[in-house]
Amino acid sequence: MTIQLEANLQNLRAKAPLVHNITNFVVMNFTANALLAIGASPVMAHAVEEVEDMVSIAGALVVNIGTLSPLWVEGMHSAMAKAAQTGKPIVLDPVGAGATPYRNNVLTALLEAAPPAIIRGNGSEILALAGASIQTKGVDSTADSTDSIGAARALSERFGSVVSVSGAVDVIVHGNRTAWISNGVPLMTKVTGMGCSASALAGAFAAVVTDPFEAAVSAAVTMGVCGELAYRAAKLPGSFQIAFLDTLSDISPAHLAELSKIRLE
Ligand SMILES: Nc1ncnc2c1ncn2[C@@H]1O[C@H](COP(=O)(O)OP(=O)(O)OP(=O)(O)O)[C@@H](O)[C@H]1O
Ligand SMILES: Cc1ncsc1CCO
Ligand SMILES: [Mg+2]
Repeated sequence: MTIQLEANLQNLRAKAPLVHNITNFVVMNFTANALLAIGASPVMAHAVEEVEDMVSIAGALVVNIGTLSPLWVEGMHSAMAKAAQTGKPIVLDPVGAGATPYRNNVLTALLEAAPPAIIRGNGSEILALAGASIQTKGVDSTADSTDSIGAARALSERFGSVVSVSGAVDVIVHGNRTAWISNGVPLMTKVTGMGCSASALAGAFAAVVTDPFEAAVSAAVTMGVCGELAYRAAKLPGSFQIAFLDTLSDISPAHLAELSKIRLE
């Protein structure tokens, strides 16, 4: 099995898929900019009155529960049901899973109603989602991605989803396939919305790549390689955030493939 990183990024840029995001107030702007920079076309829409129509014209749906409230949850359910019905890939970012019972309950209902193609979260979010009794510290991880592999496998088996766990090493599992991606820099944890962007990029790749495992790996590598290149130019969070967007738009497909550090099993 190989991952066609070069072709996948070329394909993404050629098709510029519309990615429908229902995401949180904190990261909306950064996520839209990250999607534009890589070559996708973002739209943020959460009203229950329009999500079905929006997802119908999109290539993928990204649902992120970062700042949820009941009306938004209604929109998430409608959008996910329509995506499932029309065969659009869904990416779910379980932001803050394990922090409060409300988040856990909403996530359980969403997962059961419409299983996502890709679930992308940090270590403690994935542990919590799989039912471990773990207290997530707000939206930040309290667990290593590599300690969450068992939880990721259990979730993948239960919902049939690719599970992508971010951290110093990103671990991506689907059935008996596993990818370890060791790109990225620690400064990425000091800019809010890096994980949310990782999920949004997974949506952009899933819109143009048939295999969701391949899409999730391509997104994680893109995040990590662009993080490393941005860090060459900027070593503090504010300037790094901007350098990261610049790098997403500047990275060539060949350079992405060349700098990738993937181990596949
Ligand atoms: N210690 C690290 N070293 C290198 N890269 C890292 C490290 N920690 C996280 N990353 C990278 O940072 C990105 C975001 O991952 P992270 O686990 O911080 O997401 P998150 O907690 O969901 O973020 P947020 O909720 O703030 O958006 C991923 O691309 C991941 O590979
Ligand atoms: C800080 C924060 N709080 C809710 S969502 C969010 C963005 C990172 O996930
Ligand atoms: Mg997150």
